[in-house]
Amino acid sequence: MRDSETPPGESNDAIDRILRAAKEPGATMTLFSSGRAQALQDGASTGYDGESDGDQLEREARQSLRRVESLRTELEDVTEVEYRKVRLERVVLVGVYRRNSLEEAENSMQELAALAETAGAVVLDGVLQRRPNPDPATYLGRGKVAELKEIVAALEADTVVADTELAPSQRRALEDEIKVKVIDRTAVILDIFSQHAKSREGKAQVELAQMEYMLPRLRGWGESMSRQAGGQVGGGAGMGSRGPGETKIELDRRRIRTKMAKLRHQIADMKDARDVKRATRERNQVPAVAIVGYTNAGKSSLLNRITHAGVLVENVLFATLDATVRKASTEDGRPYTIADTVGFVRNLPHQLVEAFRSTLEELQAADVIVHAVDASHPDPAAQLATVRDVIGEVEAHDVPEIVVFTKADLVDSDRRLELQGLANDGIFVSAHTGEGIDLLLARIAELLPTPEVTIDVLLPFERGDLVSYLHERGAVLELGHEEGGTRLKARVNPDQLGLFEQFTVAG
Ligand SMILES: Nc1nc2c(ncn2[C@@H]2O[C@H](COP(=O)(O)OP(=O)(O)OP(=O)(O)O)[C@@H](O)[C@H]2O)c(=O)[nH]1
Ligand SMILES: [Mg+2]
Repeated sequence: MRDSETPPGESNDAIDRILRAAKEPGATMTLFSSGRAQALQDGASTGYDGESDGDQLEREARQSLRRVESLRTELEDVTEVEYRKVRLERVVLVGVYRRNSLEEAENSMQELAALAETAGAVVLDGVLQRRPNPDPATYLGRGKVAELKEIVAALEADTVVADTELAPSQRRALEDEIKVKVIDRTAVILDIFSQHAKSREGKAQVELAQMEYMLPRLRGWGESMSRQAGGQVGGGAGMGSRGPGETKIELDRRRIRTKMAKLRHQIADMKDARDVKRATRERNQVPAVAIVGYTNAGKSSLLNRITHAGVLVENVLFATLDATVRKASTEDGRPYTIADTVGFVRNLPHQLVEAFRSTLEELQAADVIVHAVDASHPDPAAQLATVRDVIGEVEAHDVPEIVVFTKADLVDSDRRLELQGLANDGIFVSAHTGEGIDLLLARIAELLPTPEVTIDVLLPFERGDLVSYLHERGAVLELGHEEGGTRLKARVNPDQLGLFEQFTVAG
């Protein structure tokens, strides 16, 4: 039995870890966490028969796994990784692509590499197999699984990350063959989110998403954990060196469901509080701008440039998970709010779309969406499409959108022409050089609702409150001090007129 070969380690009960993470402030669930990989076992016993691949693929495509170039993590990254206090797994990435979609698959792998690094892993290599469809049993074809096993052994990798969401059975079958931990894209994204979530609501949402992801995989986790921990699962007497029994799994399931129900309650309460806040904002008629875009597109940098907000900017994915709202105002003095939002990514795990729906619901209430697209990204069209999908999903497609191509300082004029093809009224901006920022602000001002009525009032000095009201919610055009008080010309919404009627200067 494999159990006897595995060195005993700390208890690896994933369920306990997650449930514990909920209580320990700052603690995060680590899907990556369980120590070094077990010893690799003899390669001869995998039963690989070179002809059993079965699919009608072209010969060369069948013969080799494709390497994705330039995926290796440089050693300098180690300090960054240590600083972030995360795991140092050595990972190999794997993906499957169809005919004519190699480029897309490679971009997706590059992104997976960035995700894995953000989560704290060191990427050793990436391999792609061409197949019409992933193998339902093992994701890669059986023959390729054996090759992957050799690559993993040669590189001394301890984790394989698949660029997909693996079915629980696929993950288990792969682990059985390759003998190292196998995780998928969804798990990596969930892990990053759990590391980066700061607010109570954000944390609760991520935790809920993690549990939802775990629930159907419980048996699989239990089994591989029992193997890795040398049968210490559960830590309880009587469980011995066997895997967790049905009872243990049932118990775990129940504990997770209970915890999930509790989290849903908490989240609902927090959402109520947020709705109240938003309703107040709406009542005050302060228009709202939301910056959305792909992760790492430069949203926070843009917000900082516009409002000096001091939001964390980092060259990692999902640096921002909690919306930051700041005040700004148009040239002609109309105030508005501007919010940074969580970034998007292709194949955002559905558990997270659901979890973050409430956060993204803010978009519906926005008056203008500033859609940031990284001009220097290899595939801006896919970014644009992914983000628009999500905008559609939260039913915010009616909100006027301004496309901005960010990081304009990094691109040449050819590239600009290309990008213009994607959105011909897109604005090129650079948070670094300041290019295009004024243009963007002018466009925002154009799209924001303008208070419609101009008033000319003389407000007695004791009505300082009305003066501030106009500054905050109207657009002050002229202001002067006269004997009887403060003379103001301002634009307001028609329904604010009543407040000022008695002070109107006959004209
Ligand atoms: N050259 C250049 N780099 C930029 C510019 N704007 C942002 N960046 C860089 O792009 C990276 C990501 O910037 P952020 O502002 O954190 O991006 P974000 O969209 O908020 O990212 P997440 O919150 O992780 O989704 C950082 O390394 C920035 O320094 C720019 O105008 N020019
Ligand atoms: Mg950000």
